[in-house]
Amino acid sequence: MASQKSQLTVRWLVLLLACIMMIGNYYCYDNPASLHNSMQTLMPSTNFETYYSLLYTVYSIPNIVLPFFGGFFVDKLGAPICLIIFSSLILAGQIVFAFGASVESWPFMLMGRVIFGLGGENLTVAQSAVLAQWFVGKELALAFGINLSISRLGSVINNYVSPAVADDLAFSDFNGVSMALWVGALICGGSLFTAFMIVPIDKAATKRLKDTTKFNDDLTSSLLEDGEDGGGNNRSKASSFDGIRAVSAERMSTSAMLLHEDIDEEEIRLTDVKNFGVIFWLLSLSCLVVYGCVLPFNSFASGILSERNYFKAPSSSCVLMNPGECSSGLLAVNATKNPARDDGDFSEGVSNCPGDDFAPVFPTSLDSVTCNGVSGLSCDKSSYTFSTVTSSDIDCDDDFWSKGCAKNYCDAYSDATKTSDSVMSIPYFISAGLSPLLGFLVDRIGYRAVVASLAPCMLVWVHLTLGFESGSPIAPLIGQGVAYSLFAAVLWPSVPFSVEAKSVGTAYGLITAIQNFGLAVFPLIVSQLKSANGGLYLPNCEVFFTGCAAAGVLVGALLNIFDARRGGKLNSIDGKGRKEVADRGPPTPLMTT
Ligand SMILES: C[C@H](NC(=O)[C@@H](N)CCCCN)C(=O)O
Repeated sequence: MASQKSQLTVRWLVLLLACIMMIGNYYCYDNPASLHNSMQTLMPSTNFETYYSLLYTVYSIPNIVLPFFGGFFVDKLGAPICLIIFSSLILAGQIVFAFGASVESWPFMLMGRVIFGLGGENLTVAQSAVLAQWFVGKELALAFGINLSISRLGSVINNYVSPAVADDLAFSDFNGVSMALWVGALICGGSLFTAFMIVPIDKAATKRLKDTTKFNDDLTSSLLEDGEDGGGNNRSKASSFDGIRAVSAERMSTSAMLLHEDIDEEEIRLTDVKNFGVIFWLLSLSCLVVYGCVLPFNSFASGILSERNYFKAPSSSCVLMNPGECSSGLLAVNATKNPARDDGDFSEGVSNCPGDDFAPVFPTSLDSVTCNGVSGLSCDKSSYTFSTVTSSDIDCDDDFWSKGCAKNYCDAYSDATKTSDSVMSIPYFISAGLSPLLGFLVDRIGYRAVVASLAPCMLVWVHLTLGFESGSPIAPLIGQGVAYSLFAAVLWPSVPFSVEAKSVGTAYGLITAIQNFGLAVFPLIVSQLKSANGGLYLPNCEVFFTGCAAAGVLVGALLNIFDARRGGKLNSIDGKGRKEVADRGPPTPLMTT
């Protein structure tokens, strides 16, 4: 049945709907990354980075196990019904997450991310299984590419829309962050609606194909019975039968017959996993380490780019003329009278520090500074006293800081956040543009295993550059986008070539579960590395990402070796490989005479 769906024109509508359905998932998955700085301002805490990492970790922890069962249920219950269940979960999760942000509660926000995660990853599994049913052979990677492209548009739109909503759309009872998350919930509602549209289309196609198959079966068996009657009619009956066989064979494309047997009647068991071969396990390992330096990197990209390029720490020699007074704003004694200069040299002609792209210097201590009576200020507290001011004390949502005492710092922080958020979109922007083209090429030239080892090579360069050089981040981020797009273009369409057709859902579930092990653990490692390095991401976190990419190169090399030994399926154009073609011989006819 699966193979025959790939012959129906309506598959393109299914693809379009499946892609639109994923926008909500991708938009909301990356909400925390794009709202990182706004959340830090809304809910300042010394544990902020840990809570922030947990938003990704709790999404992934249940998914270390669940997609495996999700994939199994996809194989058992059918992918379309699973689309509705999982889309409902992402909507419910996003609602709880947005509610949590509205009441500024970490426990609710984390609970929302758990529920969202239960739906999000399983939805990816169900959707991959739908695509593998409707698209085969020379259209499979193209379908995955188009899908990833539109999904990633969701990530890119989120990077622009969410910070803008958070900045500009705060109402009295709804802070900006929660407004941005409620917009996400609206988009998830749209995804659920789209999932509901796919189900009847899939059902109608399944029924139509079942009817056609039954009609063909009835016709051929009645002709066979007639043919067995003997007598002079045999020759003409036989030629009618040949005709039917030819028409039927034409209906199933050659690649469909080779790659996708009808799986409806075959029993599917979780224990089928033990039959998954080395190629599947290498693909899974590659997915773990290579995605480990793509998705977690994106979660921290805003902070990494701020620290590296747009909000660099000023040198310790750069100090305020009056370190115990406000640096800029309505409460500064006189902004021009409290400049920052290197080494405390305030003589005429010494230039200001720290300069463009650096965080402005803020007061080192404050003694009972009050907003009382200053027009244009509505401060959170009546007076502010700090023996030592640290960056986490500066709450730019409070007028005291943003308008009164560290205006230059808050303005520069807001500008740096906007720049980091748009620059960090580069990889996903590239993925949105390149994925369909790469999918089309992979379907035509193969070399899946080769590409799966070249992409992490590029990632090694990207993360070494980000970790150890200080120039513009544009070139490495373009590299990250190209490498990620190449890798995704070959990884996901390779899965159906590594297992039997009946286990494709289970295989997608398992590889997603393994991927989520990395997505759960890696953000925690990154935040620990940051804490251990005095709150700085660089270079340690980038060393970690480089290590993941290097492991990807190694696994990629093994993938090529084992693929070559097993007939070169992954590197072949059609995913059949030398050995399988030889084994299977010509396409199996529907019946033998
Ligand atoms: C296609 C691939 N998908 C995944 O990696 C998912 N397991 C995670 C998607 C995150 C949004 N829910 C990709 O995005 O490259």
